[in-house]
Amino acid sequence: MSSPLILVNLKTYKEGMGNRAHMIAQAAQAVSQESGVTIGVAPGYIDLHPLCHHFSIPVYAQHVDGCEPGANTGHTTVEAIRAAGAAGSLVNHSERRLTIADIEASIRGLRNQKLISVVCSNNESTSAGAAALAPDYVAIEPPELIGSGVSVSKANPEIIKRSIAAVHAVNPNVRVLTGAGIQSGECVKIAVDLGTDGVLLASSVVKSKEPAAILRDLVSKL
Ligand SMILES: O=C[C@H](O)COP(=O)(O)O
Repeated sequence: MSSPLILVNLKTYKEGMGNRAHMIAQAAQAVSQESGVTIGVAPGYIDLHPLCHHFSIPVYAQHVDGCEPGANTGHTTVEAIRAAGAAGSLVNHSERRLTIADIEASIRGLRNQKLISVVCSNNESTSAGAAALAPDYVAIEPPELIGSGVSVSKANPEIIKRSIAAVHAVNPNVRVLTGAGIQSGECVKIAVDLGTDGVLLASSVVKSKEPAAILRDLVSKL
């Protein structure tokens, strides 16, 4: 198995934009270099290009539209995030749900531009459906645990196991992340031991006064 991915979604937290986005990316880069664990960040669009420019860690968009470049207004194309330097994009996050046609178009656009797709799902059925579209990753996040401070690894390990089985029954090449309430090295270790390829998290790092300390803890048991 390749190195687990720790992907930190900065969402639209005020603690995750501008100078704070730079500070978190700096911490992620330092901890990644110390530990050898891949740590990516997903900032808002305004911070996407600056972070890609200043840091060598993978930077993801939080959402991307599947439309072609051209006469669209208020959309963000795959070509635009690629030009900004993004490694890939979240798709269908619980806080940015899409239709299945939109999800397919975003995945296809990302694949065509050789960018990484991370499709979020809320249960094993939608995880299986997402896997049928052959993204790079499916990220299973029980919505009720997002931002709760209660870790999916501890509160609902069964949904992780069932989702991994559901995804791999459809497409064994799709890697699986899990998220919601992830906050410690123990949470990450449980998730990886259950068979995931890493975690998607936000509040524990973004809202911390010391993001580097949380990141060091997150990778400490890998
Ligand atoms: O994208 C990240 C997830 O929604 C998890 O958020 P959280 O770590 O704040 O629970």
